[in-house]
Amino acid sequence: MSSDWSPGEVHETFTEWALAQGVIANKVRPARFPGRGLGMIATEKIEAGEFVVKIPTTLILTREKIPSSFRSQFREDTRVQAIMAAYLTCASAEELAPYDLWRKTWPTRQCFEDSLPMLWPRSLGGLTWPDTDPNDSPSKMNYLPPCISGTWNQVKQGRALKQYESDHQNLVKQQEKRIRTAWEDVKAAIPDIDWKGFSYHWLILNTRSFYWVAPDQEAPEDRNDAMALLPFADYFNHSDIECDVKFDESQYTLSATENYESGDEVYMNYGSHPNDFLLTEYGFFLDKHDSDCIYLDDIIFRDLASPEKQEELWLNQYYGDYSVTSDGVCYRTEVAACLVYMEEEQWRNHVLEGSEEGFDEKKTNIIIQGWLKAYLSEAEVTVSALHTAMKSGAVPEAHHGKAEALIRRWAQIHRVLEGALSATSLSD
Ligand SMILES: C[S@@+](CC[C@H](N)C(=O)[O-])C[C@H]1O[C@@H](n2cnc3c(N)ncnc32)[C@H](O)[C@@H]1O
Repeated sequence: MSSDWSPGEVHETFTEWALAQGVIANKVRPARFPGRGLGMIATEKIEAGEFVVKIPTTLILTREKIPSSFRSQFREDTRVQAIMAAYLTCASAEELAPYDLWRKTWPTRQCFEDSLPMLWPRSLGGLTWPDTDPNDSPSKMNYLPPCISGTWNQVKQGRALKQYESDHQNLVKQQEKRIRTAWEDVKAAIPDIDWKGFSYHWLILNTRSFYWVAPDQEAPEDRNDAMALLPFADYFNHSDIECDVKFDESQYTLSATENYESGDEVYMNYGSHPNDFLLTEYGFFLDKHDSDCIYLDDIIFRDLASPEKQEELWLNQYYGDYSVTSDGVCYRTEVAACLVYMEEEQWRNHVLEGSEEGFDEKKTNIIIQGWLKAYLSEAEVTVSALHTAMKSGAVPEAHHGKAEALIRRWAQIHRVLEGALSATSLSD
């Protein structure tokens, strides 16, 4: 391994310890990758299907490993992530000693402050936390992509009259709700718990945990409660590839789904997520992401504001989640565009029975293009404001890296919209 890739002494010592404890690393070792922190490097050729890491169950950190005297302090509905984060924050040095070498390999809180929008300065769209500097005031502009912030600069946001769940919109508010609820729950049990320590461990769990259900238990209703930390396996970075992870009562097995040459980075898949989600939850986004998408809900509900139209969408299960990729808009978006100009009955017949009465492809495409152009103009205005804020010092030098990341993300959004616009042709 060239010295550039060397993970450093802390990681080498931990790796030795992990292997001595029964972790099996098949042709992979931790290594440093520019821009991605630590990751796993192939030390030999690996074929798709070969296992790369096995972790004995005895080594993984689950809720069940936490002493019941600690767990019993919390209300019954307290989330697993909150209890585990509280334990890692409050347990004694003696209790945490078995995890010491492992914990030293984790990123610092500063890494999270640099990469996760929720911890960014308020001027860049960060939220207000117990330790936020009171002099840090929010900017008039919203620089975060709308799927992350749920707000817009140029677009007058439409109002959804129904409540619906969307996994990939309003991301920072959903994340805020999860961590604030966790914080309230742990404070109810441990009033003097430290925010910085707790939020750090909550984020460690958020960015490094794996799906896990104990052999004698049923899968919980919410899959977020089926979480465990896996030493060594948490070195894998994410890529948009197939995923092959399995567990049983004795071990957790991670296998390669691609062929790798010696020196390649070996990846796992954290789930099929658009880039705005990866940025919000994990603090990075992919340069190349074939299934990246953005959403038009806020723009579409502006044009479908009436209760009657929204009721039609709701009853026919076309309410919200209007996605756009660089290949074009989804079918739900096309259907929503038809409802802008079609009478409700005609629309219903069109959607349910394929009737062409009242349907006009050209009109549909003009409406969709209008929505895409509104988003494009949002991207242009925001990027220009970001450049101005960097030049004027409104975004201080120390945060230019974050602003530049946002400019790169907005450029991707721009490309998605341009692609979708050319896919939505206006033939005569
Ligand atoms: C499970 S950890 C992976 C190990 C981590 N890179 C480290 O240095 O400890 C997940 C974190 O790794 C980083 N990461 C994962 N995949 C990445 C990628 N494709 N590009 C950049 N960073 C990535 C993000 O900071 C993410 O929150």
